[in-house]
Amino acid sequence: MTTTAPTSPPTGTPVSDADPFGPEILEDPLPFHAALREAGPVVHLSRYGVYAMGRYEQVHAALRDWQGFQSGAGVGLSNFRTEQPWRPPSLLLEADPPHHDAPRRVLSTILVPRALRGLRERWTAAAVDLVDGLLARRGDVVEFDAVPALAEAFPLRVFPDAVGIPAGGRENLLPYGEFLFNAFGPHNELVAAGAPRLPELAAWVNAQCAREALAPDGFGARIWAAADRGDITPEQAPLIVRSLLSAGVDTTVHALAAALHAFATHPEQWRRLRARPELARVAFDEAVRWASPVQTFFRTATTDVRVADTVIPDGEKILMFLAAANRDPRRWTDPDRFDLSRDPSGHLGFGFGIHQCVGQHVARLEAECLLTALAARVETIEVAGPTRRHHNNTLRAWGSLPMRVRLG
Ligand code: HEM
Ligand SMILES: O=C(O)c1ccc(-n2ccnc2)cc1
Repeated sequence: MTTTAPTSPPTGTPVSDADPFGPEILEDPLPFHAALREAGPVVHLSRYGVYAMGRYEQVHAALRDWQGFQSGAGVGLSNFRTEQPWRPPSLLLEADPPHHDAPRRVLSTILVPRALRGLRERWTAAAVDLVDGLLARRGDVVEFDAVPALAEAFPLRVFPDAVGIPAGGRENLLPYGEFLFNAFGPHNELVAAGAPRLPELAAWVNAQCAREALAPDGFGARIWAAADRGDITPEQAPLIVRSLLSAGVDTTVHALAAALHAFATHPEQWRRLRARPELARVAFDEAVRWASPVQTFFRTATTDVRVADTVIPDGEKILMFLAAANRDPRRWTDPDRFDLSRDPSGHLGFGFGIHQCVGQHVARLEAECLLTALAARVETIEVAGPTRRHHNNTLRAWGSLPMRVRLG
């Protein structure tokens, strides 16, 4: 009996020949994710010469096994063993223990939920102010594009202040992150499009990481205080501030947009949130599972490592599809349903293991504040026109989300 290799409809390309960073799959990755899961525990993608995983079991195991699957050779397609990184590597994301340990400990302490307690009141007020400003004096039915009006506006209103960077130049944050997340993929046209502005963006970001640029009470100052205590070195401090500026905006912007789109296309779930606003946090995690704003990350094999029937040779790149794992029917009941009654814990949208997102509590607090402020004012939320995707090699993003809300 001849078995035909699973293909990624509609193009009909065999999974092993697909381009997961091409416009077709970036526009709608779900058919490719399904075909990848069906093709087996590990699939060699010939276009990039990497080993891809789409099932929850293998992605979870690779994230957990930091010794066998290292981050220190880069978490993008580029292999730092043979290629120059485009910037000095991250001391967290692109580092393995023991070098990873102290920077991680410093950021964990600064970003742990109890350390964010002091921000809840300020961020709640900022969310209410943003929502009120958007809805005021515009009648009972209001239309707007949720991407600029809410998903971008809210993180940019609260996060740079929390880090403590100066007011000027903050418009550089989104394009810098856009380039960064594209640069984890192949050097395709998305990377090429961002390259011309990179020198100025990188120079601005680096300048914000200097001790003297940072307000005395923000995350940045606390990183420098850790250097003063000797928990990290003064050379490491600016790079750890850079991590916050690299990671902290584009991720939450696109995660909030994903959550708003989820609610606008599932009115019954919006009604549940209105009835029980305390569901905001679990709703955000369900949106992160369902949409996976961070779609993929790479690892590099540190030995010849066996995964199911495949031996991945030392030095080879492994592409983990977090988004495919988050909708794996082997792990989730009715995985394609956005459902607030589900327990989304264990989703891989924030990763897993020693590199699991250290900013997840910041993201959750932002989402809780914004969704709660909206749920208090908005009775119904729906898509009001053609939506447009924004393509990025790593991020699942909306370019435009025309929204109609009815106040109540
Ligand atoms: C919803 C928004 C976010 C998502 C979906 C997300 C996702 C992720 C994922 C999947 C990882 C694991 C990377 C890996 O295993 O290689 C990660 C790590 C990380 N995230 Fe996030 N992230 C988000 C927001 C943030 C924010 C707001 C910050 C900073 C305030 C942040 C800072 C970091 C850092 C520093 C790491 C590296 C941790 C380490 O390597 O030890 N992230 N994130
Ligand atoms: O250290 C860095 O530059 C850096 C660290 C983390 C991320 N990231 C990815 C998803 N959440 C955060 C991006 C960049």
